[in-house]
Amino acid sequence: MANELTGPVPELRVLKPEEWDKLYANLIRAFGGTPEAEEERELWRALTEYDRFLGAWEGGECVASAGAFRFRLTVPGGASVAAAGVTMVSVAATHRRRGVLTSMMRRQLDDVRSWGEPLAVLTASEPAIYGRFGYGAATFQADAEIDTRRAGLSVPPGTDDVRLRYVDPADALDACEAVYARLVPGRPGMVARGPGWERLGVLDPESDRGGASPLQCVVAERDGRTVGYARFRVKPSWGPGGPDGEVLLSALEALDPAAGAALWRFLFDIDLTSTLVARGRPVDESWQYLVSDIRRGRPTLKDALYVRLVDVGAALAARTYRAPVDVVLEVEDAFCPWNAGRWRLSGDAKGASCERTEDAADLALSVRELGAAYLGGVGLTALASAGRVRELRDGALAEASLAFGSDPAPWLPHGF
Ligand SMILES: CC(=O)SCCNC(=O)CCNC(=O)[C@H](O)C(C)(C)COP(=O)(O)OP(=O)(O)OC[C@H]1O[C@@H](n2cnc3c(N)ncnc32)[C@H](O)[C@@H]1OP(=O)(O)O
Repeated sequence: MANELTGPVPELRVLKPEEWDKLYANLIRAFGGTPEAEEERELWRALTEYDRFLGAWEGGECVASAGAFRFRLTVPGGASVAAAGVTMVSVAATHRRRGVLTSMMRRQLDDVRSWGEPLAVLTASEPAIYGRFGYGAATFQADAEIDTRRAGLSVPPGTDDVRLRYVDPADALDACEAVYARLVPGRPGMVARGPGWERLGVLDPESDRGGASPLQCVVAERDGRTVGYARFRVKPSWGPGGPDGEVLLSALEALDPAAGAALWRFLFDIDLTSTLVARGRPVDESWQYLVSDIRRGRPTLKDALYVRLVDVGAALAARTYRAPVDVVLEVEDAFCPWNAGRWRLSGDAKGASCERTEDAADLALSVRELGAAYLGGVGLTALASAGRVRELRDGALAEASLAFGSDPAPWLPHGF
């Protein structure tokens, strides 16, 4: 029978450092079995927070895993909220569809609650997995393959005052990280990078290059200060019509419009290339408004960060609201029943409270929809149009949907 533990029940317990290799081997095999480069593997080992990682064991072998990094996530209004960054989820193919993931999600969400973290977040290998546990797709990302010879880029005043300089990606890490850190509070969905995480951006194993160059880095400077950076690879190609190389963008951050435009112009103009491939970018990123022909960018959208409200009251009170809102939410949460019931959310751009109430409900929705709407990137009105939010008082939906929205759009800069 599906989703029922049959045979021996694997023992689920907190990971010990000496067990990491076995857990990681199970994870890699669950993802197909191609080993990761040594430097990547060692980074993930270093980032593992053992007290927050679970392994399921049977006969001395690891058959399943789930971890939870200690993250701080930016929410609308700029607060940095404690969030469990769910990661390294795997169940051995020999043990799949027997409820092992369900038992790990049960334990993990109970743990996250006991740690007092109002949110759990993850990126999903497959979108169909996590909705049943209350996760909703809250941020989307744009992929683009920009025909840089035909997109028609024009830049704002001040762009020519920005100086660009090639640097070694590792040497410039601190300066780039300082730029990133300044941007984190300004965009919901960004994660403050704790010690060690900066190395993720400069991992450069040969096996990941796919015929492209080693990672290159250009910093943007004004008056001697670093105001932006881009990391990328170049993949040369020569066709019958001449050079036709690709620029593969890996990261780009800028503190102001001119710095951003200078970096985009640089990436568009690299000789012997005709395509800029940019994946996992913000859906409202400036390049779309710098070009005259956005269709030449062939943008596509993809789900990115999934959000689970572990403590509905604390999570909704931790963010601010774009317009005044005072609504009673009837929340359904079968997997974490402590959230179920009615909550009065009152807030505006300065702050909010969210308390239990016996008052009549204005909107009814499940915790999954609340997670999707939480960072302001998915409208409650849009969810209602799919029947996933029900309006019980006239006007409540428009009021709440406006209030929940975020500008800029939420964005998760990198996976974990
Ligand atoms: C945050 C991250 O790390 S994402 C990475 C997730 N890991 C992977 O994708 C690696 C490969 N896959 C796996 O390791 C496993 O198949 C997992 C973790 C996805 C699922 O583990 P299982 O132990 O098989 O899940 P479990 O038996 O608890 O299933 C619970 C329910 O989810 C459903 N389900 C599980 N996986 C999937 C899936 N990939 N797609 C759709 N439904 C799924 C099951 O059918 C079951 O439904 P039911 O309750 O209606 O019967």
